[in-house]
Amino acid sequence: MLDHAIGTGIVIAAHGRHYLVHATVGSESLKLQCVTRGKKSDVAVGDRVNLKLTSPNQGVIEAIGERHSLLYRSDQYKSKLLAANVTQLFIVVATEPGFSDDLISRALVAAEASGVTAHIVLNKTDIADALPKTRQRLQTYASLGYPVHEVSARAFPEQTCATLMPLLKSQSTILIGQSGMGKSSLINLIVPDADIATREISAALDTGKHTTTFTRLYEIDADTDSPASIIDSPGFQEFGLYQLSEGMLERAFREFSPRLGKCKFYNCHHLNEPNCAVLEAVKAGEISAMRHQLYVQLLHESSQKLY
Ligand SMILES: Nc1nc2c(ncn2[C@@H]2O[C@H](COP(=O)(O)OP(=O)(O)OP(=O)(O)O)[C@@H](O)[C@H]2O)c(=O)[nH]1
Ligand SMILES: [Zn+2]
Repeated sequence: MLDHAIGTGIVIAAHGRHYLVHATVGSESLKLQCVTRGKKSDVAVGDRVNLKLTSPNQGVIEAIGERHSLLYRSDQYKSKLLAANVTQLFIVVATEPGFSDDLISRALVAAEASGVTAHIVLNKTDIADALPKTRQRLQTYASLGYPVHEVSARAFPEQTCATLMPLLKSQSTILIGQSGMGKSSLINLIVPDADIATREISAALDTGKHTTTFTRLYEIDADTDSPASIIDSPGFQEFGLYQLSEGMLERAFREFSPRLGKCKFYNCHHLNEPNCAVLEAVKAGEISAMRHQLYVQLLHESSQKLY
């Protein structure tokens, strides 16, 4: 049929160097298994691509469209693309089990560095015993201006949808969270046929049992004038940000910004310099010591980068 026809599409899943692309070829809408030319593997979920059909359900990605944003994480040796073109990042936490402040702040830093808006979603508010303590812990982020939305996927599904749906409208949102926070429960509420879509993707990319280890994009309200998308990324423990330079780091901690340029040394690292405006704010309790410690850690990591 459309052999060698040219089309455009959006990458909806990535597994190794295999991608599933929701493509438009002529007037047809198709899901295509795609590869890139050569050894390139710099395609991310959310990328808009140009492609060429090689069989009725397969294609080759020819070009990646300009990206409005790119989220990635990295360790000492390499970086890993998380998603392209997202407009906002939702960090899912819960009253129980406990969440990691380190992971929240790393996600916030990644969002700031890519120009993506960040929100926190507090799930499982029905676990009333743990709620006051959790709210208090999240106050650190709320006071920095990050919105915190309280929901309960299991106990109050309708209210949860009523809270989240307006926020998702016309946006491309990536959900990240540690295992057990209820991210899958939230996705299933927002995208009622998520399970079917996941099985389809799994079959197409032949991921076998590893259904939860790949990032995938769900299109919502696709046929309306305000299409949106939700990206589910697999839970991860590590969120390395070795790629961020010192300048990017100090700007990614938004509470540092009123102090930048006010240190004694113009090239202050805010580590242990005298008359450092950032350190003085930490001492005065205006910047949380926990956040400053993470800044120190991230600065250390970025100096270890080997690639
Ligand atoms: N009490 C309560 N439990 C919830 C709520 N939402 C999800 N859970 C439960 O929390 C557990 C984890 O939920 P999942 O949706 O599987 O969490 P996840 O974050 O996707 O975790 P992984 O699948 O491990 O990545 C399940 O037992 C859910 O039933 C909630 O609002 N309240
Ligand atoms: Zn300083």
